[in-house]
Amino acid sequence: MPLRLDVVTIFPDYLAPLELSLLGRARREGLLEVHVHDLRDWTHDRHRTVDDTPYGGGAGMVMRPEPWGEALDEICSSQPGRTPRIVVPGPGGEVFDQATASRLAEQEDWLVFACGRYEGIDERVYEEFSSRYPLSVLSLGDYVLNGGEVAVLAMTEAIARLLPGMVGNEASLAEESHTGGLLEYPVYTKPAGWRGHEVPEVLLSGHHGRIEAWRHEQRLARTEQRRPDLMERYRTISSSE
Ligand SMILES: COC(=O)c1ccnc(N)c1
Repeated sequence: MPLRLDVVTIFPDYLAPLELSLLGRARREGLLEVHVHDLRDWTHDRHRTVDDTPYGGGAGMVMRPEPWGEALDEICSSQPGRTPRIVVPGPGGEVFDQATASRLAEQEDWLVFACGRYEGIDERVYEEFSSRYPLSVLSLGDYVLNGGEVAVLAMTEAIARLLPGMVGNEASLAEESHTGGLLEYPVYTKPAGWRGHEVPEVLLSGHHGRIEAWRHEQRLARTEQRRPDLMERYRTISSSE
């Protein structure tokens, strides 16, 4: 069964890149299906209003609960016998990392992304739908965007590329950054010499054991240098295995 993604947003055009390249091929090959919905289709006033001023005062606007309620009611019940996980991208969520992408790719076959804008979505939408469906608030990292759409593009790519049949050479997934908790090793291609920079001799040796050992060393060194936090976790996991 293909992974189904529904995305609810007030900027449907933002999700146009989901039609392109890797994801476009995945859709054509039936590995993935993406349905983008305009939240304003669930408004009923002339101005198709989706936001209003915050109770308690403060700057900015809050997304009204009613359009979200109607949209998620309709979308989340649109596949008889199936239950989606609702994903709300937001800076206040659990961190979305490679482990999250792997888990969602393995365990979920239907994700409904709710893209917030403005100062956020009325909290009662989370209360209502987390009582009826699995619901995750997921963050790309500790920074604020203007809306969840960019996060949906990133999460969709990170998840979809892990689906069986998506990436031509699935072995390459095993040696990427964050697979196994380490950053990726440096890569080189022809020419062997370029502007006085030479490809490391070991890679020209054809000795696969030495090449593999060198690559692992490079992953350790690069992780230590750029992400000591990951190195700490890697050591802990390695020592417990
Ligand atoms: C409105 O959404 C965000 O600002 C957002 C979403 C996901 N990750 C973040 N770090 C921010």
